[in-house]
Order: sequence, then C-alpha cells, then structure tokens
Amino acid sequence: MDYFPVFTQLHNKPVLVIGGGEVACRKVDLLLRAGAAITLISPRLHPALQKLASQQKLRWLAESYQPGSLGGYYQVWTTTDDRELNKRIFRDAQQKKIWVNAVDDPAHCDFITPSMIDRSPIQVAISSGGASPVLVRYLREKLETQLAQNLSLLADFAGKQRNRLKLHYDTVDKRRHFWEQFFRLPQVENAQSVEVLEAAFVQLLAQNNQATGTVCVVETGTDVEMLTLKALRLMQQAEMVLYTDEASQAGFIDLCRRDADREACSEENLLQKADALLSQAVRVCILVRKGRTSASLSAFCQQHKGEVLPSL
Ligand SMILES: C[C@@]1(CC(=O)O)C2=NC(=C\c3[nH]c(c(CCC(=O)O)c3CC(=O)O)Cc3[nH]c(c(CC(=O)O)c3CCC(=O)O)/C=C3\N/C(=C\2)[C@@H](CCC(=O)O)[C@]3(C)CC(=O)O)/[C@H]1CCC(=O)O
Ligand SMILES: NC(=O)c1ccc[n+]([C@@H]2O[C@H](COP(=O)([O-])OP(=O)(O)OC[C@H]3O[C@@H](n4cnc5c(N)ncnc54)[C@H](O)[C@@H]3O)[C@@H](O)[C@H]2O)c1
Repeated sequence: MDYFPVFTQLHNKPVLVIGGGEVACRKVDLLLRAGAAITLISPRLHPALQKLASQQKLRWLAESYQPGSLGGYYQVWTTTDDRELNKRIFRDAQQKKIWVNAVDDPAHCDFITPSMIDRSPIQVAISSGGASPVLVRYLREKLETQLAQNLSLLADFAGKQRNRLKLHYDTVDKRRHFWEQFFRLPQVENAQSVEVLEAAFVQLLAQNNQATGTVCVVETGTDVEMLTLKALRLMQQAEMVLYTDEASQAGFIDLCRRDADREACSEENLLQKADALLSQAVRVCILVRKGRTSASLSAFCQQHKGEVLPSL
C-alpha cells in the first residue's frame, strides 16, 4: 500500500490554498464542503473564486507566495502554474511539518486527492495511488450509477437510531444482525422518506425481539471464484466459521467476515459444535470440502432452516 486512506476532519481548520486558477476552484469547492476555513494566496483570482471571496466564504490575500506565508496552517494545497514554485512550497511546508498537496505532482505531496463520491454522510474515495487518475475517474463514474440514490437518507437515519437500538439489543452482535436485516428489506432499499424507514425499523424490532442462530454449509472446491453470490453473502453474515481443512480452505476462510470467529473442527465433531453454537443464537457458517457434506449434517441444516451450498 503506497498511501494510507483516512478521512480528515477539516471543520473550521485553517487551510491554505496557493494559486487562484481553475485547479484552485476545484480544490476550494471541496474544501468548503468540508467546512475548512480557507485562506487563498494568489496575485490573480478566477471569477468564481472572486465571488466566494466577496461572499466571505474564503479569505483572499492578493499577493505572491512568500516563505513566511505558511505559518499557522493545518494543511496546504499548492495549485500555481509554476511547478518549481510548487516544489519550493512543498519543501517549506515539510520543514514546518505541515501537510502539503502539490497538484498533479505526487513526488511533492504528503497526501494525494482521491476521486470522490459525496453522498454525505456516506463518502466514497477511490485512488490508484497516482498510477492512473483517468482509470480512477472511470471507476467513480461506474460506481456512481450503481450506488443507491437514497444512500444519504439511509445513512442519516441509521446514524440517528444507533443509541435507540442499544436500548433494545445489549450486544454488538445483536445490533449488527438487526442492521443487516434492516438494510436488506425491500421497503428500506427503495425508501424515499424517513417515515418509510421509521415504519420498517419499528416493524423489524417487533418481529425480532428474540434473535435465533442460523446455520449454513458451504462446500469448498479448489477455486474461490466458483463460489456463488449466495454462498459469499452467507459467509459474510456468519459470526462463527467452522472449517475442516485449513490447508485447502485458506482462501475461503479469508473471504468470510473479517471479524467472524474462526475455528478448526473435525468432520466428526461438526454437528455437536454447530448445535452448541445455535443454542447460543450464533450465526454459523460451516466450510466442508467438496462432496463431504454428510447426510446428518445436511439434515441438521434443513432442520434449522439453513442451506447446503454445494461447490460448483
Ligand atoms: C482524482 C483526481 C482528483 C482531483 O484532481 O481533484 C486526481 N486527478 C484527477 C484527474 C486527472 N488528473 C490528470 C488528468 C489528465 C490525464 C492524465 O494526464 O492522466 C486527469 C483526468 C481528467 O481530468 O479527466 C493529470 C494528472 N494528475 C496527476 C498527474 C501527475 C502524474 O501522474 O505524475 C497528472 C499528469 C499531469 C501532466 O502530465 O502534466 C496526479 C494526481 N492526480 C490526482 C488526483 C492524484 C492521484 C489520484 C490517484 O491516482 O489516486 C495525484 C497523484 C496528485 C493530486 O493531484 O492530488 C482527478 C479525478 C477526479 C474525478 O473525476 O473523479
Ligand atoms: N486546469 C486544469 O484542469 C488542469 C488540469 C491538470 C493540470 N493542471 C495544471 O495545474 C496547474 C494550475 O492550473 P490552473 O488551470 O489552475 O492554472 P491557472 O493559470 O489558471 O492559475 C494559476 C494560478 O497560480 C497563481 N500564481 C502564480 N504564481 C503565483 C505565486 N508566486 N504565488 C501565488 N500564486 C501564484 C496565479 O495567480 C493563478 O491564479 C498548472 O500547472 C496546470 O498545468 C491544470
């Protein structure tokens, strides 16, 4: 990983933009959305930036950059049309330990700008680590068409209900299980109003008051790409993964939910182990090798309304 992704809090933080052309317009637009307190240093100013300065949405210093200009800023963006100057600003900022982005010059950036999809509070940031900004833009355009239009509404609603949910469910696992069910409800996927979400929330709470465990069996072959989407979804929902052969199943175990517990278990002990977990209301995913699902395991699954997903 060449760059580590983070989301920084810029609200009311003093941020300096140097240069006042077209590129500065793009950066200022984003920084204003993040609530930064922007100062812009540039002898000339693009009309859109002049307007923002006259509305006091940014502070404009109509001068050229001086080494003393950097004092007191949290972060610097240099966007001038003079590459040598941008480099100098990078070095000056480094000396002062201020993070700097020299636009289009990754060798002189402490951080680089990702391509962004802003459906606040959901943010998607995509980066190629500087390898191909055009590919990154292409990915953004593709993702934009696939992300639900009501993402902001969903995230806002969910954010406001988290404390309320704690009154109903006392463990993280139970709350996670609730949200997983909630976001899959068709009326939630299509919701256009808070009222629809509230009704679905209340209904699901009423239905769900005693959580039960679930079980599924996923047969593993030699190629993880042959997993069905359904198998992958169940693997992602499991809280406990039981596997029978680490050597051949490593790739499959990796694809299970990151924070699920994982435990090796002999084929003979699977039933007993799974039964104990179900009685503690745990969601269990059992990985068995292709063709090794025993008749008793299959019957156990059926009895608990689970599925056996054979390997393709
Ligand atoms: C994401 C985005 C955000 C933004 O800029 O706001 C962004 N570049 C975007 C577009 C874009 N940039 C360029 C083109 C023209 C085609 C081309 O030349 O490839 C296009 C395409 C277009 O305009 O369609 C020119 C270019 N850019 C860089 C170099 C230098 C180099 O590659 O060495 C050169 C050559 C300059 C030259 O040759 O002189 C470098 C950087 N550009 C980055 C970000 C950072 C790495 C991002 C990453 O890979 O993760 C990084 C490292 C530093 C930084 O600037 O932070 C935005 C897409 C937003 C969106 O649409 O969603
Ligand atoms: N416009 C684009 O879409 C685009 C795309 C990719 C790369 N670039 C590159 O990004 C850089 C900036 O592009 P632009 O279109 O914004 O250029 P621009 O010519 O519109 O603006 C440059 C700005 O830098 C300011 N400036 C120059 N010297 C300065 C100094 N000493 N102190 C403070 N400010 C100073 C100028 O006043 C001007 O406002 C250029 O190197 C350009 O090649 C631009």
